[in-house]
Amino acid sequence: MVDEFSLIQSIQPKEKRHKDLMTGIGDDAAVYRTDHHAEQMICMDTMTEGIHFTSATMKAYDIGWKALAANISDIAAMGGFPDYYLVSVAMPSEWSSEMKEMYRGMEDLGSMFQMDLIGGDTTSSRSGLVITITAVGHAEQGKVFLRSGAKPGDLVFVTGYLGESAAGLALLLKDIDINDQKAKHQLIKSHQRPMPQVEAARLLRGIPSRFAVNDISDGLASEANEIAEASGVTININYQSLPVSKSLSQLDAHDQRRFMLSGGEDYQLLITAPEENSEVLRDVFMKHGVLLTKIGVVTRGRPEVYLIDKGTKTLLTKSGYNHFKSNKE
Ligand SMILES: Nc1ncnc2c1ncn2[C@@H]1O[C@H](COP(=O)(O)OP(=O)(O)O)[C@@H](O)[C@H]1O
Ligand SMILES: Cc1ncc(C[n+]2csc(CCOP(=O)(O)OP(=O)(O)O)c2C)c(N)n1
Ligand SMILES: [Mg+2]
Ligand SMILES: [Mg+2]
Ligand SMILES: [Mg+2]
Repeated sequence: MVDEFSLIQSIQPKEKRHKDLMTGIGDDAAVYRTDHHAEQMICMDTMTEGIHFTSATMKAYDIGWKALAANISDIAAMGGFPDYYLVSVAMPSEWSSEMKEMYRGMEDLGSMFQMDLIGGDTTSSRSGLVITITAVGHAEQGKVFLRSGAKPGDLVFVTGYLGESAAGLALLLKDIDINDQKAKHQLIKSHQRPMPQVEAARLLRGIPSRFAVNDISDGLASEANEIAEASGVTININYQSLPVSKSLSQLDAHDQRRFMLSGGEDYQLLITAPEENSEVLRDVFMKHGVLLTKIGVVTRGRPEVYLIDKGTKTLLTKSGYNHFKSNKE
C-alpha cells in the first residue's frame, strides 16, 4: 500500500483549466480569484471513527468542534478568514441521538468567527462515524501564505505550544499517566478542543511581509518538511528553542520530544518570515498576546529538515502521522 502523501501526489491534475485557480492540490486550502479585491479559499478535512477518535477519546460535541477546527486551521494557514462551512455525516444508527451535540460543538466554534453553516449531506454508515467538513474563507488579494514562500535567510517561527494534543491522546488512551490533575485536564482539552489560529493569521495579514505558513496537523517534523519541499530550501530547527508548555513539562523528556516533533493535531501555525521583518512580527504578536516562538532558520540546500539538539545535527524526516503507514515509532 502506498502512503498518504505519495497517493495524493499521484492524483495531482496535470493542467489547470481555470486561469483564476491560483493553488489547487498541494497546500492547506485551494485558492481562486473571484474578483479583483479578494482571493477565495476552500478546503476539506475528514474525521473517521477509529482513526481520529474513539468513544474513549472524544464526545460528540468534541468531534463536531474538532472537525470544524481542523478545517478552519487550514484556512488560517493560507492567511484567510473563515466564512462558510458544509458538513457531510455518515452515521451508524447508534450515533443519531448524538447528532445535535455534534452540531452544537460546530456551532460553538463557528460562531466565534461568524461562520455560517450552509449545507451538507447525511447518510447512514455500517462501519463507524465519518464526518467531512468543507470550509470556505477569503483573504485580501495578494495576502495568501503558501507553503512555497520560504527563502534562504528566513527565520522559522511557531505559534502556541507543541505536543499537547498528542500528550492528551496518550493520557486518554492510558499510554501514559501524570499526577498533576490540572496539567492532565489541559492536555486532554488540547486534544479534544483545539483552537485554530485565526487570530495569528489575522496578525500576519496586517504585516507587510512575505510568509510561508503550514498548520500542524501531522506534527512539526512533517509540516516543516512540506514547507522545505514546496519552497526548495533546508529548514533547521533548534530543539532547545521549541516552546514547552507547563503542562507538557510534567511528562518525561522522551515523551515530550516525540509529542512535540511528531505528535500532530496541535493546529498551531509553522511560519517562515524574512529576518528583517522578524522584529515587527514579534512585536505585533506580543502586543496582541499571541505566543510566537522563533525555532529555527531557513538555509540554501536540499529540501530537508535538520534538528539541532545541543550542537548535534540530525535529519528530521516526515515522522508524523501518515495514513496507510504505521504511525508507531
Ligand atoms: N483524495 C484527495 N483528492 C484530491 N485532493 C486531495 C485528496 N486528499 C488530499 N488532497 C489535497 O492534497 C493536499 C494535502 O492534503 P493534506 O495532507 O490533507 O493537507 P492538510 O494536512 O493541510 O489537511 C491538499 O491540497 C488537499 O486538498
Ligand atoms: C483514537 C486516535 N488515534 C490516533 C489519533 C492521532 N491522529 C489521527 S489522525 C492524525 C493526523 C491528523 O489527521 P489527518 O487526517 O492527517 O488531517 P490533515 O493532515 O488532513 O489535516 C493524528 C495525529 C487520534 N486523534 N485518535
Ligand atoms: Mg494543513
Ligand atoms: Mg487534510
Ligand atoms: Mg494529515
